[in-house]
Amino acid sequence: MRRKLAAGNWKMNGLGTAQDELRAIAATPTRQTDLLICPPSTLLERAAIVASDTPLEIGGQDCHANPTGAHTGDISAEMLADCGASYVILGHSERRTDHNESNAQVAAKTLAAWTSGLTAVVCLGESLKERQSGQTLDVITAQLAGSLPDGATGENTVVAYEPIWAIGTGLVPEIAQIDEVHTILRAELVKRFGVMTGDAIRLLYGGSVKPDNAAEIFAVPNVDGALVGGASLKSHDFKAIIDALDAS
Ligand SMILES: O=C[C@H](O)COP(=O)(O)O
Repeated sequence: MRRKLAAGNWKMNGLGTAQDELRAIAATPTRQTDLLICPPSTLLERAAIVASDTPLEIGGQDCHANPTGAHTGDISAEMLADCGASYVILGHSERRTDHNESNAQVAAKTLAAWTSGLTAVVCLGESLKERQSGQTLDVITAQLAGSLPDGATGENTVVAYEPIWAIGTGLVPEIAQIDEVHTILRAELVKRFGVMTGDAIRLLYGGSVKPDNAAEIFAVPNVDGALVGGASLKSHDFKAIIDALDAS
């Protein structure tokens, strides 16, 4: 039985009220749901202090594929772990677009994350053009195959499906479209890693998840949680999403 995961990606936000919001999120009672917030790297250490002795886990938003070296501006998986992170988001579409990250680079970063004991939240999703031209399933299966190295398990890997056109737009795919993609992702994971492992890897949906659409999305059988952007910045909204997930 897979545990649920409510993951918040704060992106390049969080100055000011971060610690109060984190305290409120960390205090949310849950039955079957793990809680994760990925703040900007400058807030990681403070976030980890707030989260210590609570069920809240902290994660990074990216890492370099190498453990150390001359990589100005980058952060290694080992450094994230040293700050108290236990997860890292990899291959988010904003990284793939803003930094030209390829599937192969995401796979290399995923290996680095595993080596440092982090769970990788590997993101994939189609553009609006790809959706409209009927390429969604080809795109997401290619991203999954290329971004996940051999050795993925239910403990070291989470996969997040985030249609690019749904991120920050208020647009959400039809429930049948989410169901179709998550069913294919599950089948691909089982095919590649076997039934035990393929069934153990959690699949998140991300893209304009809000308190008012969360319950409907979480009713989809292979949706094990959400990767939430905007609505994770306000503990009131994120708690409502956590509640919907915990009740699903
Ligand atoms: O990583 C989170 C996603 O990009 C979703 O962002 P959003 O909830 O603001 O649409």
